[in-house]
Amino acid sequence: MQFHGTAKVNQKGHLEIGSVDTIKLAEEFGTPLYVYDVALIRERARSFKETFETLGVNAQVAYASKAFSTVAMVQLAAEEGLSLDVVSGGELYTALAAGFPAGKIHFHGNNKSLQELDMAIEAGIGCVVVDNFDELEMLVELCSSTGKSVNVLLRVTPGIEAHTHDYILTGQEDSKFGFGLENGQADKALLEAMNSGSVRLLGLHCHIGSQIFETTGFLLAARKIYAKLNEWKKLYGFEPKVLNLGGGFGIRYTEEDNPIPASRYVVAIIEEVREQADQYGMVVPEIWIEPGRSLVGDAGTTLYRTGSRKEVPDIRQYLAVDGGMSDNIRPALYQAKYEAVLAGRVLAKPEETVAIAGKCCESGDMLIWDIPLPKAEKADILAVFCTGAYGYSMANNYNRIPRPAVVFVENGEAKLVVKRETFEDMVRLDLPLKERVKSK
Ligand SMILES: Cc1ncc(COP(=O)(O)O)c(C=O)c1O
Ligand SMILES: N[C@@H](CCCC[NH3+])C(=O)O
Repeated sequence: MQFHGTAKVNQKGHLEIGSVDTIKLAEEFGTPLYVYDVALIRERARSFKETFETLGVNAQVAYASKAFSTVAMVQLAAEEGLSLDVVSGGELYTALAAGFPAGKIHFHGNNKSLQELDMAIEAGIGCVVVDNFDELEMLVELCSSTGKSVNVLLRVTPGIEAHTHDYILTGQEDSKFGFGLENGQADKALLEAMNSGSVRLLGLHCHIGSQIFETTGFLLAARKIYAKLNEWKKLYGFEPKVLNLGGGFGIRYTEEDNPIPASRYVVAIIEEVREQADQYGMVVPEIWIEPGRSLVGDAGTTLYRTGSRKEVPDIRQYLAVDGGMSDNIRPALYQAKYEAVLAGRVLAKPEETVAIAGKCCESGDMLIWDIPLPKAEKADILAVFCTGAYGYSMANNYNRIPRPAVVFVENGEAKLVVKRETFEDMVRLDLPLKERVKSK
């Protein structure tokens, strides 16, 4: 088992993260519990930034907050000098509530509402990544009616199939995102933005997908974009100030995954952009990237308490935990795989193979199929690794299960950053059909 970040086994044989015993965390904060290794997030952020600095490229590393958005996380991103990618009014609100500098926020989304765009312009955000013609029209109208202007990038779809799960592909031509680069849409959008007289066109954006292990797709996207930029330079004298090549850098969930270090994607992208810009006699633009998973994915661990068992004779042993698809929908949605240990007996020898079941009323609510573990007692603590990205952010209240708390650990200290939801929260927004009749 390969641990991530500061995770290690302490003298008691317990899993420790950020020099804090996870068994103690489970006792103090309850389970399920998301635990984040803050030092690892800082290390990842610094590595991206240092790579750009070493390469001497003007850059922005924007944390894709859809991976895990909370006030504390956004503040941590600000502390590390990151920019921020938000994708909805809710994520934008979170960023502003956290005091994140508005000028470093980039606003994404394929169906931004007028209210969301208004909120973004009012806040003075750094840039809107325009996804489609309706949005461009709304923005131009908003700018004219308010007398304000806004920086924009045009999101283009380069027609590339990255090698990843179908549901997290975004660069293929048949996608709900962006202007097609090769079907004339991007050309039309460019002219509309350039001639709008209101929005300030900074450049282009492209995101080909998520959990990608190769640099090939990014390089291909850069080449396709530059071929188009060359046309635009000749036809309209347009050269981008900014090129945003998105996120999507893959991480190691299990031993089946072999990611390259995140810095290698950056080096490869920069080499390609420099070559392309040189070939067409253009200035290398500012390069922006938007990592989400690769900043927070392996920094998150979920602690569960084990519960009931069911044996299907000669077939399988089910071991249920006190969470499931309500706090981690990724196995059900993408057949995602995870590794786990019993946090109180990490070094004990595996004695049985069990299937870790969630507590939701769905047969597909399985967190891990068939993992070898030491014999789990009732109420043992199971730690599932690499749940930091798209775990809490995709959590839900299916079966009216309250969402878990979130704790940040660093240098021996644990800080609660999101409170656990309660049963009262489950009915907080409900309105009665009739006033409650007191039971006798
Ligand atoms: C536009 C955009 N940028 C950035 C990201 C972050 O991706 P990841 O978490 O894989 O780095 C996503 C999600 O795939 C995205 O849609
Ligand atoms: N939610 C996805 C990735 C999101 C992609 C966002 N464009 C995952 O868990 O892998």
